[in-house]
Amino acid sequence: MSTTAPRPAVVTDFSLDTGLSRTRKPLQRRMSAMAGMYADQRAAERLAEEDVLVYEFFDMGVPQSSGEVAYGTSITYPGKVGDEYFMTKGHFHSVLDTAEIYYCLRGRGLMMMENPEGDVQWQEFTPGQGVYVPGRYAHRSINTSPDEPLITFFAFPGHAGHDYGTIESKGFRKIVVERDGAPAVVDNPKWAR
Ligand SMILES: O=P(O)(O)OC[C@H]1OC(O)[C@H](O)[C@@H](O)[C@@H]1O
Ligand SMILES: [Fe+2]
Repeated sequence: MSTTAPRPAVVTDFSLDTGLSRTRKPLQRRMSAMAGMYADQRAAERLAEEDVLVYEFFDMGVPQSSGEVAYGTSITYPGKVGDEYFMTKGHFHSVLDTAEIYYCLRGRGLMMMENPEGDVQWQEFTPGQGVYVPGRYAHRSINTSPDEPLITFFAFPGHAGHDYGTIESKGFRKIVVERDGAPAVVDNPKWAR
């Protein structure tokens, strides 16, 4: 992929208000594609019937090689499944030891992280705040605002890849739910060892 031929710089636009682009189309994930990931299965199935949009994000088509940087915005919409906040599926990177940086542009939420050894961490997202997800940590964005989208800008090594298998079958160890009107991190009742 390495070449000495001139390469054009790429210019993109992402709205600070919506996270969307005027020139590119995002990928969308609806409840029907992830209903099984929420603790309250029946509430998830009801929302899946309406096929509610949970989040969108950009794949800018950057070559999947180690010298490249994959990037884009990710927009997680406000909402709850039962008392569990809307979230992304979450994933490990296929090349496990690759990191990712997220910078919060709008909204409020959490980045949930855990490594295969079971270390769990979470960090708050608030506009202007960046979260560096270390290599080996699965990561999931969670929107804890009642009414605003959570918009982040992310960047990770082009060759990192996505590994959903472990998260789809086991889930994260912790989930984020509303308790007495505020977000609380609790054990995932569905987490399987
Ligand atoms: O891949 P998901 O867990 O569904 O999340 C959706 C997307 O969110 C991000 O912001 C990541 O950087 C993307 O690489 C990811 O694909
Ligand atoms: Fe990632």
